[in-house]
Amino acid sequence: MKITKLTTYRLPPRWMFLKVETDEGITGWGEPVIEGRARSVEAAVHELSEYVVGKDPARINDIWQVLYRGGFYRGGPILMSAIAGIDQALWDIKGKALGAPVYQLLGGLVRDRIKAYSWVGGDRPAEVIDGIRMLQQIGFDTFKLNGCEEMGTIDTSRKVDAAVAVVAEIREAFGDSIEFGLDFHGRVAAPMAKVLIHELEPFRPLFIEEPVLAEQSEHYARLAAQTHIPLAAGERMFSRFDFKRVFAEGGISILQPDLSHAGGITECVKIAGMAEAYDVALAPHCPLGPLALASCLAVDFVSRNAVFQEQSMGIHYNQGAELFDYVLNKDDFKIDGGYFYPSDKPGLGVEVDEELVIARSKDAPDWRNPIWRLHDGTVAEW
Ligand SMILES: O=C(O)[C@H](O)[C@@H](O)[C@@H](O)[C@H](O)CO
Ligand SMILES: [Mg+2]
Repeated sequence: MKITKLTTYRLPPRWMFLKVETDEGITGWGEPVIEGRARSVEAAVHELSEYVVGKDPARINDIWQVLYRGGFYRGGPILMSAIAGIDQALWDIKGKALGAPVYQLLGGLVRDRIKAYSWVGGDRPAEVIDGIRMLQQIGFDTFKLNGCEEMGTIDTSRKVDAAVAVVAEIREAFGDSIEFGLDFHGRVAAPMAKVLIHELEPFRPLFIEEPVLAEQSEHYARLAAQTHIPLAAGERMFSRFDFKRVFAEGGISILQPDLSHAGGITECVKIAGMAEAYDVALAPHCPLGPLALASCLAVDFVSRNAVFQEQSMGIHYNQGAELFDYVLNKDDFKIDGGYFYPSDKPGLGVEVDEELVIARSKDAPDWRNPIWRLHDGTVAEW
């Protein structure tokens, strides 16, 4: 079999799908994207396609190594997201060619189901209580919300108290009948992370995510030393070589590689194994679409240290399209009692509504995250 063509479709709300065709009529799909930089990743996919068209799609490992090492420069969000989407599509092709789901090709199920969690509250946590109540109706008991609004390097007690008040209200309303992670979203600098984490400790959030920016990873161990709350990070690290420093320095209890940013299934399975060796949990990051989610689930179902799975249903970013809008076999992704169950469909198990993808790709927005500024006009981390 030979790869014949790569076609990209930028789509609402802020996603990109990649279709990889072969000379035997088997097609694979992937989801290469960096939110807000879709056109950059699209250009990278087409630049890398020179190394992919004409090749045997079965040789996923060799194609991955060529794409990673072949251009001298490597790593980073754009190239690793382009590689991720190509990799996902190659695993999809392999599964379809062999008539097996990707998790079977990776050694089979290590678990019967994986817990899902859902976002509540939007960019600035609001209506969190109502959001949780609504999602509880459909079986969710695990959630994530932004832990604070914009935060200065040194900020006020009022800002800290406002962040803590949201969390106190959740615990007041739900006790320990639910769990929730707090995503600091990289908004908090190390000095304020110490203060915020200390004030949040009594409310026992399930985890605190991106307590500081990935480029400040040396603070993870220091922050972990002051708290019992598990720290989580990984969405802005893009390969084993980024993560190995985090393992060496310590401090992260939950690793969150993004299957559409960190080199795809081939790379993230290896990252998952590294995490297990350090007794670190795996919780793949996934605020994206169905192919990204299916890739996460493939890794979850073969990784014993996977603990819960992010998914974007109802997330505040999904304006203009929802998680399964482009999926024909929606029922294969049902969330039952707050869990995902493995599908026995071959490959990634996503039957893409290609007609809708082609139609909606014509009005794909160039999504951008907002630029926030602090009270003194300096750029804030969003
Ligand atoms: O945890 C999450 O889902 C992420 O922090 C998410 O909010 C960001 O990755 C966002 O997609 C960037 O545009
Ligand atoms: Mg996050």
